[in-house]
Amino acid sequence: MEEDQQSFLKWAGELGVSDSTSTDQLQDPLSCLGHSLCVSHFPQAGGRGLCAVRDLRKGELILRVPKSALLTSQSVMNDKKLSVAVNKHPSLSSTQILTVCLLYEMGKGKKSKWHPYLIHLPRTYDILATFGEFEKQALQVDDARWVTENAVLKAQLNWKEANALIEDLKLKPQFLTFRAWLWATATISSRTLHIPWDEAGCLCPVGDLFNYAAPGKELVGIEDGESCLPNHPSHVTSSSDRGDMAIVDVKQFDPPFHRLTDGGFEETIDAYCFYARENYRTGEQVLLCYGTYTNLELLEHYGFLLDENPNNKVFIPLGAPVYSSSSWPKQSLYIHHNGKPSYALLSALRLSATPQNKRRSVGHLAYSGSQLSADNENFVMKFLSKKCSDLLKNLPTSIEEDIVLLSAMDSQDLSSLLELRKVLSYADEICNFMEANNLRDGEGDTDLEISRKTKKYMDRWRLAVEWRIKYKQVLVDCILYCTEVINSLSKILQ
Ligand SMILES: C[S@@+](CC[C@H](N)C(=O)[O-])C[C@H]1O[C@@H](n2cnc3c(N)ncnc32)[C@H](O)[C@@H]1O
Repeated sequence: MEEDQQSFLKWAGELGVSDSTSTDQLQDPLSCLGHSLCVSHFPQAGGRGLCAVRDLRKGELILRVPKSALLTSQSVMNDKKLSVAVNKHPSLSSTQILTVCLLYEMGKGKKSKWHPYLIHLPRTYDILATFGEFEKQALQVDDARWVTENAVLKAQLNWKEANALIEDLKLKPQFLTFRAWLWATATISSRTLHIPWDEAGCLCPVGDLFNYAAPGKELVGIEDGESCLPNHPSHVTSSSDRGDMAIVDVKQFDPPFHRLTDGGFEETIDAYCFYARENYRTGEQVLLCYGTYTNLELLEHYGFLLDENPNNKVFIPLGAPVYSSSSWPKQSLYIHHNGKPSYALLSALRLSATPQNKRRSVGHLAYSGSQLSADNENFVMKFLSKKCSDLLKNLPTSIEEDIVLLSAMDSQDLSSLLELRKVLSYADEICNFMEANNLRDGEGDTDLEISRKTKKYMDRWRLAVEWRIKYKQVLVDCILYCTEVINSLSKILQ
């Protein structure tokens, strides 16, 4: 184990962090872990993470982090200089304050109580707010570009607003830059856990080493509207406004017999407690569910996406007549990860394909999820299939091309990327990448070395390409779904 990590785990143990199952179990003075968990590396599933050192049972307590170990705005505020300065800026949001607190704590270096924790934080992040113009364009889809642009603008605005406080604190020059602000923003977005007393959440040493697993079947259907009425908000808090590791609306979903959350702050013992969300065998990665996220939301808040994401959704532009044909909210009209239209989307399309003067009489059927007629269903499927194929046609590259591009990126060999420039559809994208990285064009590029900065750039580019592949795959699957329905209807319509 690397020396730094060892001293981090020892430090955490001294603060009372523990993975032992009961309070009277003897703790190793050299590490807070070892009874249930250890730090390990999972290259295909989040990198550094936590691994079971024994078989764990679902629901078992596996980690406790006492309140005094949590880095929160409140816990750093006993620094007089910080608290006086923060109090002079009451208009800042709790997240802006926590971001400043994190930079301030970083500025203290070894004098910070959390120094052993802070030096373990990632140095760079890939959340959407860190995307430049090139990566934004590489997403190809307007909605995703818009979300990216918004994330960047929001980060810039938050920084500008917090600048007066940052200046009051006289932070060292390296903490005054927008780059530093973005780093702190990304740390908070991707690592904070929900706490009841501060909307910004907390940074939780060791507890923030759990990588993510999407919620399983327990939530599927609830969000889809199958149990919701139009205009009734879904019960699930998708945490999409802020990316803390908070999960679902605990009040709704954590009745004593049905624990859907696998972590939470427990007032009775004044500690953050984590429970195994399923049975784990020794050596398996132990995962935490941070919430219900689409791939775009995962990218926005955490800087990664899932290959298999049961909560992925694709929103497509449907046109005003569809949006106004029913009372379904726009955010319920989407295509599922497997290509199936959402319950609300089907219902809205069925209504919009019904003459206006007949909608009232068939409304109850449409809202309850029934087909209205074979002709209506046929029309709806053709309409949806055409929307999807038009969208695919208008994107600059096909899935097949994206997959070739991805494998050229994986080879980490610039010469294979340069080769792809000869294929027309890639030419612009690859030239823009070269330009953005000041990579010179020319013969003999086979020896081009990839610098760390270029590699980082390529990581984000890869994320954008992976995202658009998943997006396109959903559209392709939706066309397949529509075709199947059309084929089965054709027998009835003959
Ligand atoms: C709370 S941290 C988890 C620990 C983190 N791996 C570390 O080394 O500090 C959340 C970050 O881990 C990564 N991550 C978590 N789950 C992941 C997953 N299933 N696949 C890929 N990356 C994941 C993402 O970078 C995310 O922003």
